[in-house]
Amino acid sequence: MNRIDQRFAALREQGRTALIPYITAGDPAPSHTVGYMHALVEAGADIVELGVPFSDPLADGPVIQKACERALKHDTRLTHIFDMVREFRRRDSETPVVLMGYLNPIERLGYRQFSEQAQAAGVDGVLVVDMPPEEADELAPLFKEHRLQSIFLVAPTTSEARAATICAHGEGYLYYVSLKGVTGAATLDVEAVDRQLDVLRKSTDLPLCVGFGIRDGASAAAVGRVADGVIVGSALVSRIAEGAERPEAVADSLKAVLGEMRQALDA
Ligand SMILES: O=P(O)(O)OC[C@@H](O)[C@@H](O)c1c[nH]c2ccccc12
Repeated sequence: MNRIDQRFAALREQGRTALIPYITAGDPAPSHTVGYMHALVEAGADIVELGVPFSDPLADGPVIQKACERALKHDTRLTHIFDMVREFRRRDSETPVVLMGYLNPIERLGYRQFSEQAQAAGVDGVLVVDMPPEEADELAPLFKEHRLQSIFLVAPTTSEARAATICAHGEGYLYYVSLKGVTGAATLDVEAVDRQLDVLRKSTDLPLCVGFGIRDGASAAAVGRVADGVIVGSALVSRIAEGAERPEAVADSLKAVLGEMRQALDA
């Protein structure tokens, strides 16, 4: 079994909700990323989503846009990101790592190269924001061949028929976007999310994880009551932004934010 399925099987057995933090690789500089990943795991992360910085991140709000800018200033590319995952794996062979990003950098590296290097580095899953399953004919078989799970997004605007198609192609977990808009938004309607998840459960047994707008223990716990996992990005990335002058202090700040969510979820 791969690391992602293994992790969800263990969580299900324990009756716990997955906590999935997102950070952008190379933010504020490449040398900090692996330390932040370990800090997130220490604070209770079940899976780490590592963002591949991109110059035109259309689904992202200002917080993650700026994170991409900081990372790209240091020329953080996929080859460096694979080095980071490889370094992370020296101390952590269990926590699943999902690369998350846009198609363009993968295209530039080449689909096969990307798949080979991601597998060799110890990546477990890939979420390509701008590649729905209907357009994954070329990439999906390469991901399969290299044991990379394809994780897909479902949004509130996704029709029931399309959601069923996405569920049929998805692996690992399904990422349900809690709201219409970009990452880092402030409004979260848990009842609406609950209703949508009920619909999705009719077409899939995949764990349903929810992201967008989760910022603290209270919002994590509220979503955690209806979902199999919660995903948090901007609330962490804004801590990295605040600490850009003193990146050494950021790890503790990340631990505090994520630790509060872990406690709230497990309470
Ligand atoms: O930032 P938020 O609101 O906590 O949402 C998680 C999100 O940042 C992360 O999963 C993510 C980062 N970039 C994305 C692009 C599309 C979908 C999701 C993402």
